[in-house]
Amino acid sequence: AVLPFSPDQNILSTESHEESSFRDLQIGQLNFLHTTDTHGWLGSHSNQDNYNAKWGDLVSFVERFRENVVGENDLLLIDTGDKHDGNGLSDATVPNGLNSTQIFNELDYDLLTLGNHELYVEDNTVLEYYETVLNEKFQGKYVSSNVEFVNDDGSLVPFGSKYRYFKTEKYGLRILALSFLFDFRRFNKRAQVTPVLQEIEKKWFQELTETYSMEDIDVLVVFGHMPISDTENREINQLHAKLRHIYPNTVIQYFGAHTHIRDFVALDNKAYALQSGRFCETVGFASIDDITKESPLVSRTYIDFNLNSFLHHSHSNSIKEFETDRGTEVNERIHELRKELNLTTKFGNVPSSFYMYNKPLSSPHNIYNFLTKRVLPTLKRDSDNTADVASTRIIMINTGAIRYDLYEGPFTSDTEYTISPFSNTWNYIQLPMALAMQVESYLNGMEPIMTLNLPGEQRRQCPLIEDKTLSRGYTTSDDLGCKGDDTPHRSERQYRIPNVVQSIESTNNADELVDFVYCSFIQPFVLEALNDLNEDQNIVDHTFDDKDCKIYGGLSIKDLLREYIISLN
Ligand SMILES: Nc1ccn([C@@H]2O[C@H](COP(=O)(O)O)[C@@H](O)[C@H]2O)c(=O)n1
Ligand SMILES: [Zn+2]
Ligand SMILES: [Zn+2]
Repeated sequence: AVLPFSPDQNILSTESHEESSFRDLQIGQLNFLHTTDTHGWLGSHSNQDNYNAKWGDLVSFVERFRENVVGENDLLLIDTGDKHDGNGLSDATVPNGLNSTQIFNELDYDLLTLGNHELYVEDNTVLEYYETVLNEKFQGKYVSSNVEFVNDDGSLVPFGSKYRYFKTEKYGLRILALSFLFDFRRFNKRAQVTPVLQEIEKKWFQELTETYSMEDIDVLVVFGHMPISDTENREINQLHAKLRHIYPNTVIQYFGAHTHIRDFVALDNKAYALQSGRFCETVGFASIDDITKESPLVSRTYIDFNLNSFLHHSHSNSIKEFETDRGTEVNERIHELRKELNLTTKFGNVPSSFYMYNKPLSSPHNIYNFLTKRVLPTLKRDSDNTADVASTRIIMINTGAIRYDLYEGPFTSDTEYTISPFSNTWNYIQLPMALAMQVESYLNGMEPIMTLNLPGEQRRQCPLIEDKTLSRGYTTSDDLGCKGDDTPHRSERQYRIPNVVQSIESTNNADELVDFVYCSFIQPFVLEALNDLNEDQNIVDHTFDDKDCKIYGGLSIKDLLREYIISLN
């Protein structure tokens, strides 16, 4: 056994850092910095000081960290995808990601891959393939073991390398890297995703594991757009069981993504997994020491994405000492791009803050409450589409369509993209009231598929930190305990949100028919709900399919929000 796992004891850190404002990183032989689910947030969070660093600052951080801290040890820089949908820097261009991709690619990743957001829309997939997969600097380093790109002529090619086998620079550690996307089904026609368990049954994988046996590998790195805590589908656990069977005694380090949480999981006593949050709020750090010995040691730290943290962990004494030419140049490009895309154009003022998780759904300061009560009812259907209007209307959205809190203060073009970046349309079906009224509770009884996890999801109970001298922020609990965040914070109060929320407007309660309007992303789930409910209750003699769904028209969520805010001022 590599290390007898017991929370907060096997990390290399002593726990004596509480008095300093930072918990220090524990450098090992092999160190990792991990980003994930950046979703275009390359220009910092203007509303939150905790996350005030820009992508150029991360470029500087990596350079300084390598020079001043890593020294004779090894460092690998890893990203696990989802680079679009969430911020104006990526989403205000056509195609989405046109300029932000080049800025993102300034970081010299050793291993990178794609997320589901690189696969929803054809343009994004094509851009990702040509700009990043085929980018000379990432040759061999862009890995995707279970996704293929569909060429113009219809032929399939791997979306990057199937694997990477290499030796680290300093210790010459032999690394085999694989990368898997979770079982994502909504990919566009320029891509093909094979579920991980099917992929590893293929010949190439059998041959690979014969070529690189346990004796040829010091560390197996499995990084991908896949949650590391997955109680519903257990994909990572199934993958791990297979890999452990092939490599019974190899150190395995996983890097996960997609659920937007800070997380560290001990899969067994020689296999660990790190997941590093979302939206450039976190740089994940992990280290492994004494790798070739019988008992390697592991550590993890979630670094807040801000300048104080970056300076501290890179042992820089001042901004002047910290900033590198390349980092400064990247920040200038971000500044220019923000101007070019008019992201600071102000449309109005948000009167008070509205939160996704920090206020309960019943609170007027909850963003879903605000949207369903105030904003969604302003939706107008296209004017050439007014026949057969029922006098009751339900408008339903998936809570995952909303990506970020709405803060009091200026409402800019960028704010729109941070709240709801998607260009989903509004569709509708006319339904009997008895059926329409049941869809919400049906969908909310399903697993959390159309929502986003709480960013600070508490899997293991850690004490709530209520010290008022600390700033609000992440107080993460993971398999190594409660001290993974680099900065001790005061806990945020968090409330669960359902899969979907809806507004109901009625002009005539006796009406038997309802215009059931919903955003197009949830159409398959709505159809499933209707057919399942109807099968049980036989309300109508009909099986619902896409042909029943009509275009309702009207402004997107982000445009409705903008119009609403303008109307307040
Ligand atoms: N057109 C879309 C695409 C996605 N969503 C929401 O995003 C969720 C996935 O986001 P991740 O960052 O976790 O990959 C998805 O479950 C939807 O809730 C959307 O609303 N519209
Ligand atoms: Zn994501
Ligand atoms: Zn994702």
